[in-house]
Amino acid sequence: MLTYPLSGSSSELVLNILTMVLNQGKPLDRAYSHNFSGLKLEPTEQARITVVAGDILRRLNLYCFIVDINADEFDRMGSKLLNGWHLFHGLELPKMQYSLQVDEKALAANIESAKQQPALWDGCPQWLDDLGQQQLKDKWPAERAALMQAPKRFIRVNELKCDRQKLIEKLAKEGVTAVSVETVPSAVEVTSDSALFRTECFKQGLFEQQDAGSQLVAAAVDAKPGMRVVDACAGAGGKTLHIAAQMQGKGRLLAMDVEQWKLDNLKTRAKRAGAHNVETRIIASSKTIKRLKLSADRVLLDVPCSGLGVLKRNPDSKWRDTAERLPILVDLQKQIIDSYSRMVKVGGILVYATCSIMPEENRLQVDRFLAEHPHFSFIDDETILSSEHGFDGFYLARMIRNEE
Ligand SMILES: C[S@@+](CC[C@H](N)C(=O)[O-])C[C@H]1O[C@@H](n2cnc3c(N)ncnc32)[C@H](O)[C@@H]1O
Repeated sequence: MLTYPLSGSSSELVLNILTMVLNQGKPLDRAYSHNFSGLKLEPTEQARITVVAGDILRRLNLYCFIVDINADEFDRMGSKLLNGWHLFHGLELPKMQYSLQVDEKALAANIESAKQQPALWDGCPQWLDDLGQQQLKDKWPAERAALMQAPKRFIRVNELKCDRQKLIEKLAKEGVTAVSVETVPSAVEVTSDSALFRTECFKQGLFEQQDAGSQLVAAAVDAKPGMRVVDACAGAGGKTLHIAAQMQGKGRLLAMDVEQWKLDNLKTRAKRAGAHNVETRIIASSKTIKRLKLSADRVLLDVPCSGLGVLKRNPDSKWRDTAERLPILVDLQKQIIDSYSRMVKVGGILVYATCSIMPEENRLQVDRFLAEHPHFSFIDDETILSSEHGFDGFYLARMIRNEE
Protein backbone atom coordinates (compact mmCIF):
# COMPACT_ATOMS: atom_id res chain seq x y z
CA MET A 1 0.00 0.00 0.00
CA LEU A 2 1.09 3.67 -0.09
CA THR A 3 3.52 5.19 2.38
CA TYR A 4 2.49 8.81 1.66
CA PRO A 5 -0.76 10.32 0.30
CA LEU A 6 -1.63 10.81 -3.35
CA SER A 7 -0.99 14.24 -4.82
CA GLY A 8 -3.99 16.39 -5.78
CA SER A 9 -3.60 15.61 -9.49
CA SER A 10 -3.19 11.87 -8.91
CA SER A 11 -6.31 11.96 -6.71
CA GLU A 12 -8.22 13.54 -9.60
CA LEU A 13 -7.02 10.76 -11.89
CA VAL A 14 -8.17 8.09 -9.44
CA LEU A 15 -11.59 9.75 -9.24
CA ASN A 16 -11.87 9.97 -13.04
CA ILE A 17 -10.85 6.32 -13.48
CA LEU A 18 -13.34 5.09 -10.89
CA THR A 19 -16.16 7.28 -12.22
CA MET A 20 -15.63 5.76 -15.68
CA VAL A 21 -15.83 2.25 -14.20
CA LEU A 22 -18.62 2.72 -11.67
CA ASN A 23 -20.87 5.29 -13.29
CA GLN A 24 -20.18 4.78 -17.00
CA GLY A 25 -19.72 0.98 -16.96
CA LYS A 26 -16.26 1.03 -18.64
CA PRO A 27 -13.84 -1.86 -18.01
CA LEU A 28 -11.00 -0.96 -15.64
CA ASP A 29 -8.20 -1.51 -18.18
CA ARG A 30 -9.91 0.84 -20.65
CA ALA A 31 -10.40 3.47 -17.94
CA TYR A 32 -6.67 3.26 -17.18
CA SER A 33 -5.58 3.60 -20.80
CA HIS A 34 -8.03 6.47 -21.43
CA ASN A 35 -6.80 8.43 -18.41
CA PHE A 36 -3.08 7.68 -18.78
CA SER A 37 -2.76 8.24 -22.52
CA GLY A 38 -0.82 11.37 -23.43
CA LEU A 39 0.30 11.99 -19.81
CA LYS A 40 3.98 11.94 -18.94
CA LEU A 41 3.59 10.21 -15.57
CA GLU A 42 6.54 8.63 -13.76
CA PRO A 43 6.07 4.82 -13.69
CA THR A 44 6.09 4.90 -9.87
CA GLU A 45 3.30 7.52 -9.76
CA GLN A 46 1.27 5.57 -12.32
CA ALA A 47 1.76 2.46 -10.16
CA ARG A 48 0.55 4.36 -7.06
CA ILE A 49 -2.60 5.44 -8.90
CA THR A 50 -3.36 1.87 -10.01
CA VAL A 51 -2.70 0.61 -6.45
CA VAL A 52 -5.31 3.00 -5.04
CA ALA A 53 -7.92 2.57 -7.80
CA GLY A 54 -7.49 -1.23 -7.74
CA ASP A 55 -7.73 -1.45 -3.96
CA ILE A 56 -10.84 0.75 -3.86
CA LEU A 57 -12.51 -1.49 -6.45
CA ARG A 58 -11.51 -4.66 -4.61
CA ARG A 59 -13.16 -3.44 -1.38
CA LEU A 60 -15.63 -0.88 -2.70
CA ASN A 61 -18.50 -1.88 -0.40
CA LEU A 62 -16.24 -1.63 2.65
CA TYR A 63 -14.97 1.84 1.77
CA CYS A 64 -18.51 3.04 0.92
CA PHE A 65 -19.71 1.65 4.25
CA ILE A 66 -17.09 3.41 6.36
CA VAL A 67 -17.80 6.84 4.83
CA ASP A 68 -21.54 6.20 4.56
CA ILE A 69 -22.11 6.61 0.81
CA ASN A 70 -23.62 4.45 -1.95
CA ALA A 71 -21.45 3.20 -4.82
CA ASP A 72 -23.88 4.61 -7.40
CA GLU A 73 -23.24 8.15 -6.13
CA PHE A 74 -19.49 7.80 -6.64
CA ASP A 75 -19.40 10.53 -9.32
CA ARG A 76 -20.59 13.06 -6.67
CA MET A 77 -19.21 11.53 -3.48
CA GLY A 78 -15.93 10.03 -4.73
CA SER A 79 -13.73 12.61 -2.99
CA LYS A 80 -15.27 11.64 0.37
CA LEU A 81 -14.49 7.99 -0.31
CA LEU A 82 -10.91 8.82 -1.32
CA ASN A 83 -10.45 10.83 1.89
CA GLY A 84 -11.89 7.91 3.88
CA TRP A 85 -9.54 5.51 2.06
CA HIS A 86 -6.52 7.59 3.13
CA LEU A 87 -7.67 7.73 6.76
CA PHE A 88 -8.41 3.97 6.79
CA HIS A 89 -4.82 3.31 5.69
CA GLY A 90 -3.36 5.72 8.27
CA LEU A 91 -2.33 8.34 5.69
CA GLU A 92 -2.71 12.12 5.71
CA LEU A 93 -5.50 13.46 3.51
CA PRO A 94 -4.59 14.18 -0.12
CA LYS A 95 -4.61 17.84 -1.17
CA MET A 96 -7.56 17.84 -3.57
CA GLN A 97 -8.89 21.21 -4.77
CA TYR A 98 -12.52 20.44 -3.82
CA SER A 99 -13.30 17.54 -1.57
CA LEU A 100 -16.04 16.34 0.77
CA GLN A 101 -14.84 15.89 4.33
CA VAL A 102 -15.19 12.77 6.45
CA ASP A 103 -16.51 12.68 10.02
CA GLU A 104 -13.55 10.90 11.62
CA LYS A 105 -15.48 9.74 14.71
CA ALA A 106 -18.20 8.13 12.61
CA LEU A 107 -15.52 6.60 10.38
CA ALA A 108 -13.80 4.96 13.36
CA ALA A 109 -17.12 3.54 14.61
CA ASN A 110 -17.97 2.23 11.12
CA ILE A 111 -14.56 0.53 10.83
CA GLU A 112 -15.17 -1.28 14.13
CA SER A 113 -18.59 -2.40 12.91
CA ALA A 114 -17.14 -3.57 9.55
CA LYS A 115 -14.56 -5.72 11.35
CA GLN A 116 -17.45 -7.81 12.70
CA GLN A 117 -18.70 -8.53 9.13
CA PRO A 118 -16.12 -10.76 7.40
CA ALA A 119 -17.62 -10.60 3.89
CA LEU A 120 -17.86 -6.81 4.02
CA TRP A 121 -14.31 -6.61 5.40
CA ASP A 122 -13.11 -8.66 2.41
CA GLY A 123 -14.96 -6.36 -0.01
CA CYS A 124 -17.32 -9.10 -1.08
CA PRO A 125 -20.86 -8.29 -2.30
CA GLN A 126 -23.69 -10.41 -0.90
CA TRP A 127 -24.46 -12.27 -4.16
CA LEU A 128 -20.82 -13.35 -4.48
CA ASP A 129 -20.57 -14.41 -0.85
CA ASP A 130 -23.71 -16.55 -1.23
CA LEU A 131 -22.41 -18.10 -4.47
CA GLY A 132 -18.93 -18.74 -3.06
CA GLN A 133 -20.28 -20.41 0.06
CA GLN A 134 -22.66 -22.55 -1.95
CA GLN A 135 -20.01 -23.61 -4.51
CA LEU A 136 -16.70 -23.67 -2.61
CA LYS A 137 -18.01 -24.43 0.87
CA ASP A 138 -15.23 -24.45 3.53
CA LYS A 139 -12.62 -23.23 1.00
CA TRP A 140 -14.56 -20.02 0.42
CA PRO A 141 -13.51 -17.79 3.38
CA ALA A 142 -9.80 -18.13 2.55
CA GLU A 143 -10.49 -17.62 -1.16
CA ARG A 144 -12.66 -14.57 -0.48
CA ALA A 145 -9.83 -13.05 1.56
CA ALA A 146 -7.24 -13.90 -1.14
CA LEU A 147 -9.33 -12.27 -3.86
CA MET A 148 -9.16 -8.86 -2.17
CA GLN A 149 -5.35 -8.81 -2.26
CA ALA A 150 -3.49 -6.84 -4.92
CA PRO A 151 -2.37 -9.08 -7.81
CA LYS A 152 1.31 -9.78 -8.29
CA ARG A 153 2.98 -8.88 -11.58
CA PHE A 154 3.88 -11.94 -13.63
CA ILE A 155 5.42 -12.31 -17.07
CA ARG A 156 6.20 -15.37 -19.19
CA VAL A 157 9.60 -15.81 -20.78
CA ASN A 158 9.27 -16.36 -24.52
CA GLU A 159 11.28 -19.55 -24.91
CA LEU A 160 11.33 -19.06 -28.68
CA LYS A 161 13.82 -16.25 -28.06
CA CYS A 162 15.30 -16.45 -24.58
CA ASP A 163 15.61 -18.48 -21.40
CA ARG A 164 14.34 -17.42 -17.99
CA GLN A 165 17.66 -16.64 -16.35
CA LYS A 166 18.88 -14.58 -19.34
CA LEU A 167 15.61 -12.65 -19.35
CA ILE A 168 15.97 -11.79 -15.64
CA GLU A 169 19.54 -10.58 -16.28
CA LYS A 170 18.54 -8.51 -19.31
CA LEU A 171 15.64 -6.94 -17.41
CA ALA A 172 17.97 -6.06 -14.53
CA LYS A 173 20.15 -4.11 -17.00
CA GLU A 174 17.03 -2.06 -17.85
CA GLY A 175 16.29 -1.39 -14.16
CA VAL A 176 13.56 -4.03 -13.78
CA THR A 177 13.91 -6.41 -10.83
CA ALA A 178 12.38 -9.83 -11.26
CA VAL A 179 12.59 -13.33 -9.79
CA SER A 180 11.79 -16.85 -11.04
CA VAL A 181 8.55 -18.49 -9.88
CA GLU A 182 9.63 -21.85 -8.44
CA THR A 183 6.48 -23.79 -9.29
CA VAL A 184 5.95 -22.54 -12.87
CA PRO A 185 8.96 -23.07 -15.17
CA SER A 186 8.09 -20.26 -17.62
CA ALA A 187 7.00 -17.66 -15.05
CA VAL A 188 8.83 -14.62 -13.70
CA GLU A 189 7.53 -12.29 -11.00
CA VAL A 190 8.35 -8.63 -11.52
CA THR A 191 9.03 -7.00 -8.17
CA SER A 192 9.68 -3.38 -9.23
CA ASP A 193 7.17 -0.77 -10.47
CA SER A 194 9.00 -0.38 -13.79
CA ALA A 195 7.17 0.41 -17.04
CA LEU A 196 7.59 -3.04 -18.58
CA PHE A 197 6.20 -2.25 -22.01
CA ARG A 198 8.81 0.45 -22.60
CA THR A 199 11.72 -1.97 -22.16
CA GLU A 200 13.86 -3.24 -25.04
CA CYS A 201 13.20 -6.77 -23.75
CA PHE A 202 9.50 -6.28 -24.46
CA LYS A 203 10.09 -4.68 -27.87
CA GLN A 204 12.29 -7.65 -28.80
CA GLY A 205 9.52 -10.08 -27.79
CA LEU A 206 11.48 -11.72 -24.98
CA PHE A 207 8.43 -11.89 -22.70
CA GLU A 208 4.65 -11.51 -22.51
CA GLN A 209 2.60 -10.29 -19.58
CA GLN A 210 0.70 -13.37 -18.36
CA ASP A 211 -0.40 -14.48 -14.91
CA ALA A 212 1.43 -17.54 -13.55
CA GLY A 213 -1.91 -19.39 -13.17
CA SER A 214 -2.67 -18.82 -16.84
CA GLN A 215 0.78 -20.23 -17.66
CA LEU A 216 -0.17 -23.46 -15.86
CA VAL A 217 -3.22 -23.78 -18.15
CA ALA A 218 -1.23 -23.46 -21.38
CA ALA A 219 1.43 -25.82 -19.99
CA ALA A 220 -1.28 -28.48 -19.47
CA VAL A 221 -1.97 -28.49 -23.21
CA ASP A 222 1.45 -30.15 -23.52
CA ALA A 223 1.73 -29.38 -27.23
CA LYS A 224 4.73 -30.94 -28.99
CA PRO A 225 6.64 -29.78 -32.08
CA GLY A 226 4.95 -31.02 -35.25
CA MET A 227 1.46 -31.42 -33.76
CA ARG A 228 -1.77 -29.92 -35.07
CA VAL A 229 -3.17 -27.77 -32.28
CA VAL A 230 -6.33 -25.64 -32.14
CA ASP A 231 -6.80 -22.83 -29.60
CA ALA A 232 -10.49 -22.25 -30.26
CA CYS A 233 -11.23 -19.30 -27.91
CA ALA A 234 -7.87 -17.66 -28.46
CA GLY A 235 -8.78 -14.01 -27.83
CA ALA A 236 -5.66 -11.88 -28.18
CA GLY A 237 -3.54 -15.00 -27.78
CA GLY A 238 -2.18 -15.06 -24.22
CA LYS A 239 -2.20 -18.85 -24.24
CA THR A 240 -1.68 -19.26 -28.00
CA LEU A 241 1.75 -17.68 -27.77
CA HIS A 242 2.69 -19.93 -24.88
CA ILE A 243 1.60 -23.00 -26.87
CA ALA A 244 3.60 -21.75 -29.88
CA ALA A 245 6.71 -21.73 -27.68
CA GLN A 246 5.99 -25.32 -26.54
CA MET A 247 5.84 -26.29 -30.22
CA GLN A 248 9.19 -24.59 -30.91
CA GLY A 249 7.66 -23.06 -34.02
CA LYS A 250 7.09 -26.50 -35.61
CA GLY A 251 3.67 -27.88 -36.55
CA ARG A 252 0.38 -26.08 -37.05
CA LEU A 253 -1.25 -23.88 -34.45
CA LEU A 254 -4.66 -22.54 -35.38
CA ALA A 255 -5.97 -19.67 -33.23
CA MET A 256 -9.70 -19.04 -33.54
CA ASP A 257 -12.20 -16.63 -32.01
CA VAL A 258 -15.49 -14.93 -32.85
CA GLU A 259 -13.92 -11.44 -32.60
CA GLN A 260 -11.67 -10.36 -35.46
CA TRP A 261 -10.09 -7.44 -33.55
CA LYS A 262 -8.73 -9.86 -30.97
CA LEU A 263 -7.22 -12.05 -33.67
CA ASP A 264 -5.67 -8.95 -35.28
CA ASN A 265 -4.10 -8.12 -31.94
CA LEU A 266 -2.87 -11.71 -31.67
CA LYS A 267 -1.17 -11.44 -35.10
CA THR A 268 0.80 -8.39 -33.95
CA ARG A 269 1.85 -10.17 -30.76
CA ALA A 270 2.79 -13.37 -32.63
CA LYS A 271 5.01 -11.35 -34.96
CA ARG A 272 6.83 -9.70 -32.06
CA ALA A 273 7.21 -13.09 -30.33
CA GLY A 274 8.59 -14.77 -33.49
CA ALA A 275 5.76 -17.35 -33.34
CA HIS A 276 5.68 -18.13 -37.05
CA ASN A 277 3.49 -21.25 -36.95
CA VAL A 278 0.38 -19.39 -35.72
CA GLU A 279 -2.50 -19.07 -38.15
CA THR A 280 -5.65 -17.13 -37.19
CA ARG A 281 -9.20 -17.93 -38.31
CA ILE A 282 -12.47 -16.22 -37.43
CA ILE A 283 -15.34 -18.52 -36.43
CA ALA A 284 -18.05 -17.31 -38.78
CA SER A 285 -20.47 -20.22 -38.36
CA SER A 286 -20.62 -23.84 -37.20
CA LYS A 287 -19.17 -24.81 -40.61
CA THR A 288 -15.77 -23.43 -39.55
CA ILE A 289 -15.70 -26.04 -36.79
CA LYS A 290 -17.20 -28.88 -38.85
CA ARG A 291 -14.45 -28.55 -41.46
CA LEU A 292 -11.89 -29.36 -38.76
CA LYS A 293 -13.66 -32.53 -37.56
CA LEU A 294 -11.31 -35.12 -35.99
CA SER A 295 -8.24 -33.15 -37.10
CA ALA A 296 -6.39 -31.93 -33.98
CA ASP A 297 -3.92 -33.56 -31.59
CA ARG A 298 -4.79 -30.92 -29.01
CA VAL A 299 -7.78 -28.59 -28.67
CA LEU A 300 -7.76 -25.86 -26.03
CA LEU A 301 -11.15 -24.42 -25.09
CA ASP A 302 -10.41 -21.41 -22.87
CA VAL A 303 -14.11 -20.59 -22.77
CA PRO A 304 -15.84 -17.29 -21.93
CA CYS A 305 -16.61 -17.34 -18.19
CA SER A 306 -17.60 -15.26 -15.19
CA GLY A 307 -13.97 -14.31 -14.47
CA LEU A 308 -14.59 -14.99 -10.77
CA GLY A 309 -11.07 -16.42 -10.42
CA VAL A 310 -9.41 -13.21 -11.57
CA LEU A 311 -11.17 -10.68 -9.34
CA LYS A 312 -7.85 -9.44 -7.97
CA ARG A 313 -6.96 -8.22 -11.45
CA ASN A 314 -10.49 -7.35 -12.65
CA PRO A 315 -12.29 -6.29 -9.46
CA ASP A 316 -14.89 -4.31 -11.44
CA SER A 317 -16.68 -7.64 -12.18
CA LYS A 318 -17.82 -7.67 -8.54
CA TRP A 319 -19.92 -4.58 -9.13
CA ARG A 320 -21.49 -5.58 -12.44
CA ASP A 321 -24.32 -7.93 -13.45
CA THR A 322 -22.01 -10.99 -13.22
CA ALA A 323 -24.60 -12.98 -11.20
CA GLU A 324 -27.31 -12.47 -13.84
CA ARG A 325 -24.90 -13.38 -16.65
CA LEU A 326 -23.74 -16.62 -15.03
CA PRO A 327 -26.50 -18.95 -16.37
CA ILE A 328 -26.04 -17.46 -19.87
CA LEU A 329 -22.30 -18.12 -19.68
CA VAL A 330 -22.78 -21.68 -18.43
CA ASP A 331 -25.04 -22.34 -21.41
CA LEU A 332 -22.50 -20.84 -23.86
CA GLN A 333 -19.73 -22.98 -22.31
CA LYS A 334 -21.93 -26.06 -22.84
CA GLN A 335 -22.51 -25.17 -26.50
CA ILE A 336 -18.80 -24.56 -27.08
CA ILE A 337 -17.51 -27.78 -25.49
CA ASP A 338 -20.23 -29.91 -27.11
CA SER A 339 -19.58 -28.53 -30.58
CA TYR A 340 -15.84 -27.75 -30.60
CA SER A 341 -14.80 -31.10 -29.09
CA ARG A 342 -15.56 -32.51 -32.55
CA MET A 343 -12.19 -31.15 -33.70
CA VAL A 344 -10.22 -33.55 -31.45
CA LYS A 345 -8.89 -36.57 -33.34
CA VAL A 346 -8.90 -40.11 -31.92
CA GLY A 347 -6.13 -40.24 -29.31
CA GLY A 348 -6.10 -36.43 -29.15
CA ILE A 349 -6.56 -34.36 -25.99
CA LEU A 350 -9.20 -31.79 -25.18
CA VAL A 351 -8.30 -29.15 -22.60
CA TYR A 352 -11.22 -27.24 -21.11
CA ALA A 353 -10.28 -24.14 -19.12
CA THR A 354 -11.83 -21.14 -17.40
CA CYS A 355 -10.65 -18.25 -15.25
CA SER A 356 -13.42 -19.09 -12.81
CA ILE A 357 -13.16 -21.06 -9.57
CA MET A 358 -16.82 -22.04 -9.38
CA PRO A 359 -17.59 -25.77 -9.96
CA GLU A 360 -20.72 -24.86 -11.94
CA GLU A 361 -18.51 -23.54 -14.76
CA ASN A 362 -15.81 -26.13 -14.18
CA ARG A 363 -16.03 -29.70 -12.92
CA LEU A 364 -19.83 -29.86 -13.16
CA GLN A 365 -19.64 -28.70 -16.78
CA VAL A 366 -16.96 -31.34 -17.50
CA ASP A 367 -18.90 -34.14 -15.76
CA ARG A 368 -22.01 -33.32 -17.78
CA PHE A 369 -19.98 -33.32 -21.01
CA LEU A 370 -18.38 -36.68 -20.23
CA ALA A 371 -21.75 -38.24 -19.36
CA GLU A 372 -23.13 -37.15 -22.73
CA HIS A 373 -19.96 -37.91 -24.75
CA PRO A 374 -18.80 -41.40 -23.72
CA HIS A 375 -16.16 -41.47 -26.49
CA PHE A 376 -14.13 -39.05 -24.32
CA SER A 377 -12.59 -40.07 -21.01
CA PHE A 378 -11.33 -37.96 -18.15
CA ILE A 379 -7.57 -37.64 -17.58
CA ASP A 380 -7.23 -35.08 -14.77
CA ASP A 381 -8.24 -31.62 -13.65
CA GLU A 382 -7.02 -28.85 -11.39
CA THR A 383 -8.59 -25.84 -9.73
CA ILE A 384 -5.91 -23.22 -9.21
CA LEU A 385 -7.02 -21.25 -6.16
CA SER A 386 -5.58 -17.86 -5.34
CA SER A 387 -5.56 -18.74 -1.64
CA GLU A 388 -3.28 -21.73 -2.34
CA HIS A 389 -0.92 -20.38 -5.05
CA GLY A 390 -1.09 -16.60 -4.86
CA PHE A 391 -1.80 -16.59 -8.61
CA ASP A 392 -5.08 -15.72 -10.33
CA GLY A 393 -7.69 -18.47 -10.07
CA PHE A 394 -8.13 -20.85 -13.00
CA TYR A 395 -9.55 -24.27 -13.78
CA LEU A 396 -8.36 -26.81 -16.31
CA ALA A 397 -9.51 -30.32 -17.22
CA ARG A 398 -7.95 -32.76 -19.68
CA MET A 399 -9.92 -35.39 -21.58
CA ILE A 400 -8.88 -37.86 -24.27
CA ARG A 401 -10.92 -38.98 -27.29
CA ASN A 402 -10.95 -42.78 -27.42
CA GLU A 403 -13.03 -43.27 -30.57
CA GLU A 404 -14.99 -41.37 -33.22
C1 LIG B 1 -11.35 -16.35 -21.66
S1 LIG B 1 -11.30 -15.52 -23.14
C2 LIG B 1 -9.89 -16.18 -23.94
C3 LIG B 1 -8.58 -15.68 -23.43
C4 LIG B 1 -7.39 -16.17 -24.24
N1 LIG B 1 -7.41 -17.58 -24.45
C5 LIG B 1 -6.09 -15.76 -23.59
O1 LIG B 1 -5.39 -16.61 -23.03
O2 LIG B 1 -5.75 -14.56 -23.66
C6 LIG B 1 -12.60 -16.25 -24.06
C7 LIG B 1 -12.62 -15.91 -25.53
O3 LIG B 1 -13.71 -16.63 -26.13
C8 LIG B 1 -14.19 -15.85 -27.18
N2 LIG B 1 -15.53 -16.37 -27.54
C9 LIG B 1 -16.75 -15.97 -27.13
N3 LIG B 1 -17.70 -16.74 -27.70
C10 LIG B 1 -17.07 -17.65 -28.47
C11 LIG B 1 -17.49 -18.70 -29.33
N4 LIG B 1 -18.78 -18.98 -29.49
N5 LIG B 1 -16.55 -19.41 -29.99
C12 LIG B 1 -15.24 -19.12 -29.84
N6 LIG B 1 -14.76 -18.14 -29.05
C13 LIG B 1 -15.67 -17.41 -28.38
C14 LIG B 1 -14.16 -14.43 -26.66
O4 LIG B 1 -14.12 -13.50 -27.71
C15 LIG B 1 -12.88 -14.45 -25.84
O5 LIG B 1 -11.81 -13.97 -26.60
